Amino acid sequence: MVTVRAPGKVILYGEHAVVYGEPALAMAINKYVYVTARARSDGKININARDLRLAGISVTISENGDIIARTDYGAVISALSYVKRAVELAMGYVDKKVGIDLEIRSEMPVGAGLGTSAAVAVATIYAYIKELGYDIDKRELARLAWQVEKDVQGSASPTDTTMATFGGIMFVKPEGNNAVMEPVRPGTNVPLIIGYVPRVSTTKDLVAMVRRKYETMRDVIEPIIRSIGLITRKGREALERGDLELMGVLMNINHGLLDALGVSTRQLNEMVYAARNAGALGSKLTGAGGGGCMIALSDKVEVEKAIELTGGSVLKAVLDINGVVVVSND
Ligand SMILES: Nc1ncnc2c1ncn2[C@@H]1O[C@H](COP(=O)(O)OP(=O)(O)O)[C@@H](O)[C@H]1O
Ligand SMILES: C[C@@](O)(CCOP(=O)(O)O)CC(=O)O
Ligand SMILES: [Mg+2]
Repeated sequence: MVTVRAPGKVILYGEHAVVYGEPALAMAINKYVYVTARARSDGKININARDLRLAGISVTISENGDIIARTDYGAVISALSYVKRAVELAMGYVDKKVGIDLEIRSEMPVGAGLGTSAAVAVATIYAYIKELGYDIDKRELARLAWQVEKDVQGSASPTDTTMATFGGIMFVKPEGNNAVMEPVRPGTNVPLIIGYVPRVSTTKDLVAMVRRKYETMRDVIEPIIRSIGLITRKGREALERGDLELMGVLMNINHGLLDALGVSTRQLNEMVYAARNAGALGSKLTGAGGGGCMIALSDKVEVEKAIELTGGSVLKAVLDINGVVVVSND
């Protein structure tokens, strides 16, 4: 039995634009998805995804090897699609279809912009491969997990899967089917407060919504996306110099552009403005938006209180430097 964990992340700059080839700057956080894998002799895949609160799921492998997740009503559960695709790709990697019990647990709110889908993909693939006694290079693991996100989301950047695999602070830029992944050495500690409100839409839907705007109004949307890319590059320089003030200003502009793309919400904007008014150097939504999480560049308790006063919850997290790791193997 193997248990692995993979971290979530916050995107400091560049979400959505990174789906269009611009870079993103992201930081892995010390909040984890844990996956425990135990090989089975009967070839069945049994998934216990506690955080999804779905009872009575039966998962079987069909004759052509597809994994089918069904409820008592017979419907395929889309919520399990990341796990399902991750298991398929892990089976492809080891070139064997061995049944498995998987138990998945998240320390983060699911579907809130902290990258649980990527952490689930990375941790599931890694746990499966390790349980069967194989190993995998981290670059290959990140590539397979990115494939999971692309297959489930329709289009996806390599940002979240890179962070869940490697940890740290990274500058990530998709180039076709490859990802440029550059570790960034910060010139200072980055004080972050995370605010959270529940989100209804999925990343898949939000990415598709931006895609529709891009396709119908390319001349309007394209400059916003390029501008976010520029902000990300400047944000990286500011971080390397330790210039927190400039980082904050750039976060604020980045948030305005994300709002312009239509991915912010009233509740997110309230948290973002409350944080700034309480003294944060900058604040923005993080992840796909539509609710979910925001970040404030601050370590002030006043900022935490201000976020809570708008109705948001505060999540405390610091940098994770390890990425995916095996927690126990016996
Ligand atoms: N603990 C979990 N168990 C199973 N699937 C999960 C778990 N956490 C996340 N997922 C999958 O990831 C999806 C959320 O991903 P997404 O909408 O990209 O948001 P985020 O990645 O920001 O959390 C869930 O709907 C589910 O399919
Ligand atoms: C919107 C996007 O840039 C980030 C999505 O992050 P999350 O799934 O909301 O944690 C999509 C992507 O990079 O694939
Ligand atoms: Mg996701």
